[in-house]
Amino acid sequence: MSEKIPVIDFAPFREGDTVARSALAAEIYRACHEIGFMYLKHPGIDSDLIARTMMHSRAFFNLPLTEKNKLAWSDEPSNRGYVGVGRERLDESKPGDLKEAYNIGFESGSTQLKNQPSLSCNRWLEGDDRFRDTMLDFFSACNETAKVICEALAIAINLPEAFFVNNHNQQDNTLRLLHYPPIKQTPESGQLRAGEHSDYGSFTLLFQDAVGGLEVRNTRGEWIEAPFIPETVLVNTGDLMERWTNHVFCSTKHRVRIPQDQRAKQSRYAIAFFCHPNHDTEISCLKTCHSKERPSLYPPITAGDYLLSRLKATY
Ligand SMILES: O=C(O)CCC(=O)C(=O)O
Ligand SMILES: [Fe+2]
Repeated sequence: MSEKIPVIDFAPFREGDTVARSALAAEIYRACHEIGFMYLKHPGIDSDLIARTMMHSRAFFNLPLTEKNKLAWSDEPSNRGYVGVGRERLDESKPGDLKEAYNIGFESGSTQLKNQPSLSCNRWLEGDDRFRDTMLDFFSACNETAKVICEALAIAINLPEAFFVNNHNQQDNTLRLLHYPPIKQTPESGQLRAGEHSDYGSFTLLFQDAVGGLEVRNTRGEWIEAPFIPETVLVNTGDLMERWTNHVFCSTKHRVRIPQDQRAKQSRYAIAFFCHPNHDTEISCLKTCHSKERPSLYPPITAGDYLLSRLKATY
């Protein structure tokens, strides 16, 4: 595994011809195969929209707990709403994470999503349309970028360009605001801002502030930093993508440490967009990812069942 997470300029893929797109897909292949993490420069998401979403995130987490708890996360199938500090354990063997979060998914309006009864409604702050509109604009911008990443990943492993796009077209994705509050008391033994974990779905887009603390584990078991790099989005391939591609793309463990300096007393903010396959997509080893020498490692499973089982283990 390389020691540094590569920074890849994504503009030639979004704007270029077939030759430019293949060259970029080859770079993306290397990153997803060797480290499972990459920074994409020019991801096609407006920086003002990112800044606006961050601003709304800060205001949201500043609300009194009683207000945030009115939107409390209630169940795994919906996976929407507010999650209080210590509620989630990304590392199941450790104390709860020192973070709070707020999730939204595809806005289904008054109509209910297929396979997901009334549970699948987003939980909004009453009377705050600007918060709602910004979150939905950001969800939609991430979804557009995710589509182009889906094309790159398909080309990278010699599948038809639309393969992943078609298997992600129901927008079963989760947009999550994250706040890691200032550390005021000595944490419990082994407690982190976010425990060691890998992400569950296809891939994640991560936007972080400059406070730092995110680390990625390399193949030698060493933790390397994944710092904030302006004008980029950090992208990592998740467990379902690893399973689908028979480990051609890897899902790498990462965590958010408590800084050892003054920054522990600062809030840290991040936004994650978890891109998931359609709930009813069957995740079985892709035809270009197995051979006699590389037999398939997992039985098929539907994406929805898999994600539900992972969420049940962390709450
Ligand atoms: O806050 C971060 O930088 C990373 C969060 C993360 O890895 C996650 O929520 O899955
Ligand atoms: Fe993660």
